[in-house]
Amino acid sequence: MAGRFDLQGRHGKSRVRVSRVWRRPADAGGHLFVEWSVAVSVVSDCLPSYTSDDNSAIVATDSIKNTVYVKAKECTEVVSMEEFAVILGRHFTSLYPQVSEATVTIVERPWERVAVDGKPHSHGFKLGSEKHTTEVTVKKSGSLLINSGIQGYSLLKTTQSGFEGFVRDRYTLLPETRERIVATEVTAWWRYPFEHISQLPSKPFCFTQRYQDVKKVLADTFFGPPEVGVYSPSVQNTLYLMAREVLTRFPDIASVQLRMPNLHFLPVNLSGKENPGLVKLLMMCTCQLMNHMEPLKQH
Ligand SMILES: O=c1[nH]c(=O)c2[nH]c(=O)[nH]c2[nH]1
Repeated sequence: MAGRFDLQGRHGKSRVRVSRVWRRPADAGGHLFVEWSVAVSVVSDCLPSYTSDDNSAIVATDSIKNTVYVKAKECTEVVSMEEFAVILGRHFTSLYPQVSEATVTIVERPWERVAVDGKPHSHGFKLGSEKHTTEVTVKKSGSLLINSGIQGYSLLKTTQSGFEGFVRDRYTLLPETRERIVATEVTAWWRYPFEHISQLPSKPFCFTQRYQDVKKVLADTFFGPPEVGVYSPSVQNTLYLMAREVLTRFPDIASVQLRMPNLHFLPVNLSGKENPGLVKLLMMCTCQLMNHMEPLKQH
């Protein structure tokens, strides 16, 4: 007897490198420039291509790549990565009857405007460090999932951190301390509450601005006030306070997930020598927080 299988096909293209410049006059803020690495994957009813030699329903991944370029060119108005991902997702799910769902992932290369003699340059950019990311899933029905995030956000403070009161047993070597360096590389993901295309705000909701806002809240909570800082009893507690602050400040963020490896700087016992050196080790902390608030209503 022939076997029966549930089969779902998904295919797509990743690492499509696209950049876009919007040439505004210098007195209107100067040129805007983005470089994106785009990945598109579609759920597509082209099962005969898996089970036989019939490719008639396949949207070629090469065409998917070209679509990214065409759609970027068509964006004559400035768009955020999230908006661009929605444009692509809607395109694939509406143009092709066999495509029921599209997931678009974008990572932005952090080109930042330079300042010359303290003045923002109209068309000069330099590469920064942390990266803005997004993952958008659009279904044919119009249902939507928008996650955005940050990768590689390295933060360090030289005091106002300690670690005490943890499990002490025969495996414990770490001394307790109220004075240490704390450093981490934050990876954050947050979900926007828009669950259908129709809920997307009509006047452009500035996802790019919200990314900058979240980044600032994460850093401000990590560091505390500039003069005195804020004491951190553990990476776990600081991570929780950072996530909680994001949800408290931004009701349009439904949930947030943080990953913060502890980049240890531990004093080395150089037995008798002065100036203890420092070694770097790695520890991982993660947590996920949900905003238990009603989804945003459209006005
Ligand atoms: O803030 C910390 N949390 C830990 O769980 C931990 N574990 C460790 O060795 N050092 C630290 N520091």
